[in-house]
Amino acid sequence: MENNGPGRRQGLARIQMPGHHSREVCHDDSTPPVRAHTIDELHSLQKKRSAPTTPIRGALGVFAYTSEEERHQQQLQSISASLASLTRETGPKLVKGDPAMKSESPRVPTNVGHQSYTPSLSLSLAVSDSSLKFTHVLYNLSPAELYEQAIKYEKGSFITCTGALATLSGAKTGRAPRDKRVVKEKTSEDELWWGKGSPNIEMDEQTFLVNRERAVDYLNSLDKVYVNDQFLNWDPEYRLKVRIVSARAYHSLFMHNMCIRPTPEELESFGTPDFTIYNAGQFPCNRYTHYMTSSTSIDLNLGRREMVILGTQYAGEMKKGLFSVMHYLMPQRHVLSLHSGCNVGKDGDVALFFGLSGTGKTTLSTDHNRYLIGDDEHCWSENGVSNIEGGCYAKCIDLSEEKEPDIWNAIKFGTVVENVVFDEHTREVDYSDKSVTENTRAAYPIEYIPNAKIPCVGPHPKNVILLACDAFGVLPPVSKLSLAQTMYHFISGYTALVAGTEEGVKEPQATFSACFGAAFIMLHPTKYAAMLAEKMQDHGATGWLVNTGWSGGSYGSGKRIKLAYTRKIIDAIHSGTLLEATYTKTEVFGLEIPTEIEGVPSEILNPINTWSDQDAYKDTLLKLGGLFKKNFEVFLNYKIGEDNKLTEEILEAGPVF
Ligand SMILES: Nc1ncnc2c1ncn2[C@@H]1O[C@H](COP(=O)(O)OP(=O)(O)OP(=O)(O)O)[C@@H](O)[C@H]1O
Ligand SMILES: O=C([O-])CC(=O)C(=O)O
Ligand SMILES: [Ca+2]
Ligand SMILES: [Mn+2]
Repeated sequence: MENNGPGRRQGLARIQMPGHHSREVCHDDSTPPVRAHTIDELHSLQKKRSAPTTPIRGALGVFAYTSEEERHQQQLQSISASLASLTRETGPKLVKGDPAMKSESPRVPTNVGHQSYTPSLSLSLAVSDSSLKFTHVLYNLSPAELYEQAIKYEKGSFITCTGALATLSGAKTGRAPRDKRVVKEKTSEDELWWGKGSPNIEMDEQTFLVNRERAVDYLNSLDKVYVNDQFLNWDPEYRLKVRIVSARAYHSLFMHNMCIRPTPEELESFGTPDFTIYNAGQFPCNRYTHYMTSSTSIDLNLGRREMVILGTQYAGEMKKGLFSVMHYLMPQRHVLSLHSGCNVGKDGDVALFFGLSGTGKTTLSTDHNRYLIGDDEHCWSENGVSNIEGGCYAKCIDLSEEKEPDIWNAIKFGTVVENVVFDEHTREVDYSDKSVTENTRAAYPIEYIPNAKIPCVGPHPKNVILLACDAFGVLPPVSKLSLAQTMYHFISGYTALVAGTEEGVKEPQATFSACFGAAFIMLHPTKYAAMLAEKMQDHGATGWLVNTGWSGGSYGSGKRIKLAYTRKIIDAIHSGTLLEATYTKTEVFGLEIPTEIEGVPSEILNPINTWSDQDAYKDTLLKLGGLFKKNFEVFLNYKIGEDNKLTEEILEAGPVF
């Protein structure tokens, strides 16, 4: 009569035979019934509430709960204030959580606007439709939650076979420097670099407010917005609190990866951000607005500590927008901000890798034999170096496991891959496919690189490596630089821009970009150069110029230098053996080039040997020298630092012919 067999598991109440203990008869392996009365209840069991991010203080749990609620309220109040419409002088009414999951998280909508909300309509004539609705805030969601959001709501979101989130950035697949505007306002205008050569195209305060209102109204009109509260700069002394308000899970996950992720405790005491981004990238700017030349506008207001993005969904705008902010704020505190990668050897020798987009900062700073401090944005202060970011943004075009294993392996769950093409069934990414863009990218948290140095800080640099991707094929694969030469090349910021990262550039083309990042600097280039010279001098750093571009001829006839050779060159710099090598001097640029490097064919070290047509080489060399000279003309009247002697030396450190 007893049924203790496998078919009898749950549901029916067990019949107890009087005076009979079932366990004496047979072992009972049935599991206890599910603690739910309905399917909904069952599903509600699936997700357990996160541990409160507010540490419980004292013994009274009740008070702890209240303070958690209070904290949520404060958070929403702060976000509402961030999103306040300037014309209506109110912030939106906000609710936490996903509007699609209302039943799951029974958090009561709370009015958190500046003014207290009265449900009675008759009270207020000023009420508009927008003040009647609630906007849901998805605050610092986890990658898993952001994946679900992206896949559910954002067309073009897919999971690749390695677990990364593939997304599309829309019509723009690179930054739009021509659409960047900087507000001319009293707190910063005297210090900023304006005019010819400067990336800072001015905008007035009023126009900024028009665009800000446009972005804020757009964001407030949505059912939900994503809010990230995060940090910049791993050096706690110079840390910045940033808030990013955006409309896409893609943007939120990108910034989650790229900025420094706060711990729950840090988030609890986050308070008011130092800088806020309003990313309404899906929504265009109004072309009738003064100063607008397209439907894209990226507007920086240093006085208000705000940035507005309209008309571009390319996520790199946020990352580089914040970098511009650092280029303003850090020098004020005597800290040098750098568009460079950075790694450190086992013996603590730090190297900086400067270079324009696509020259190899990420590729070469990600080195299996060294600890990665960061791949793109750093600060150099009296404390040493620190990474500004919490993640890396690697180019993926032609990515291979063999050549770049660490980057390859970082493309896994949590990583955002932008604009890549994949097999519709296997979801395997084809990294050689340029159908969407050449500028395909992966954004991953820095700890996805196994030998990342966390916290991402290090001592003062020993080597300063300037990377140039020379499409002319006349710069040597490596040269040792004097301090004056280092400054000359730093101010010149030469490369042959590799296609893609900036809108509209499809072929390599010679470019000069001061400080290897003119698009991001805010002050005159000589200010940064003077700081770099002083720091290199103080700490005895050696400068190097490494050509990661062409050899054996220009773009079209020559070939790009093998990554394996460049890596050997970099190894020799790190180890110190290159410092000891024998050198000869080149014509025109007067560069010191080594005669031998282990693992690199000696004949490629002097580019003259690699060209079959010697006349063509000479012509090309002179042509490039001419371009350098012409570019440097605008700097001839500037003094670099306090040191007249150094200024003169720098002016003489360019090509001579
Ligand atoms: N000899 C070489 N040295 C360095 N990189 C090379 C070399 N040959 C080819 N490459 C390729 O060039 C690209 C360098 O891109 P990388 O992501 O390192 O640029 P980046 O300097 O970090 O630019 P960005 O600031 O835009 O991120 C990679 O795709 C890399 O595989
Ligand atoms: O900003 C971007 O889009 C990519 C990048 O790192 C650069 O261009 O320097
Ligand atoms: Ca990079
Ligand atoms: Mn960069």
